[in-house]
Amino acid sequence: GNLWGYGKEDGPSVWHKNYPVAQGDRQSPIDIVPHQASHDPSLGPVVLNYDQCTSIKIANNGHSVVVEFDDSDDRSVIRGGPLDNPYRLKQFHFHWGVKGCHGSEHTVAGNSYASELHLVHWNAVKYTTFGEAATAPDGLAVLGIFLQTGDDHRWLNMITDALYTVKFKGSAADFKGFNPKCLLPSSLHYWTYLGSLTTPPLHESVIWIVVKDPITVSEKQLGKLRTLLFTGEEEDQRTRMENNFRPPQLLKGRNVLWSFR
Ligand SMILES: NS(=O)(=O)c1cccc(F)c1
Ligand SMILES: [Zn+2]
Repeated sequence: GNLWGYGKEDGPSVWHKNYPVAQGDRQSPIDIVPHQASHDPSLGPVVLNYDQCTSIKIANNGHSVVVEFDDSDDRSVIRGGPLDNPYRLKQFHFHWGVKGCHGSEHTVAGNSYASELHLVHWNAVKYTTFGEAATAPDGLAVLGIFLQTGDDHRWLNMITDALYTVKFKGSAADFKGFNPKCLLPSSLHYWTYLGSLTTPPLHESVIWIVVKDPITVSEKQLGKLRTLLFTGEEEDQRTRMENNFRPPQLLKGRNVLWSFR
């Protein structure tokens, strides 16, 4: 049985029963209200060194589709911006809805996007393992990228063309040589705030860096994400993977900073 999900019985509204931190003071995602954010001139640009980055595999973990990276050294890191150390790329995954206009986790002035890409990094300077970093207040840095619908995204096809290999929960396949830099918008202007994992265990360990400009993907490409299943091959109940997003949480006095002029 699954511990949690996105359905009526096991979805975000009941996660607090098994994960009380769901009602904590730095939960994610949030609604970003641009006019209430503060500009911090000391916030420099985020710098991504993904050149030598090596993806290893693509997997269906029953909640999303995840591309995992070799994080045994500092080849692929994010630095700068609000970060005091370089953070190592561990994996990226997506959240999406059931049709066009809903599916992102963060919202901007109450508006959702069709999907949201999360590039997950961990502080290997201060911590020894991802697991240890994932429970530390400055352990993780997640770069959030919004996806809007429009024309086909040339590079997203590399991912959507591989989804048939990971249709069922628990399936995985080789996925080498993919550099996620090709999934980023041209401008990396961002908002940043202190938050949490957006899925259980909801640890309050994430420095969020949410990029302002979306990338454009086609409805067809998003539709391929929705051919994935929450359920495993052995289960008789086939449930489409869709609406795997948590709604915005209370800000509880936090400050959202922005980097761009
Ligand atoms: N959705 S998320 O906050 O990026 C996230 C959830 C769980 C684990 C993880 F590494 C990242
Ligand atoms: Zn995520």
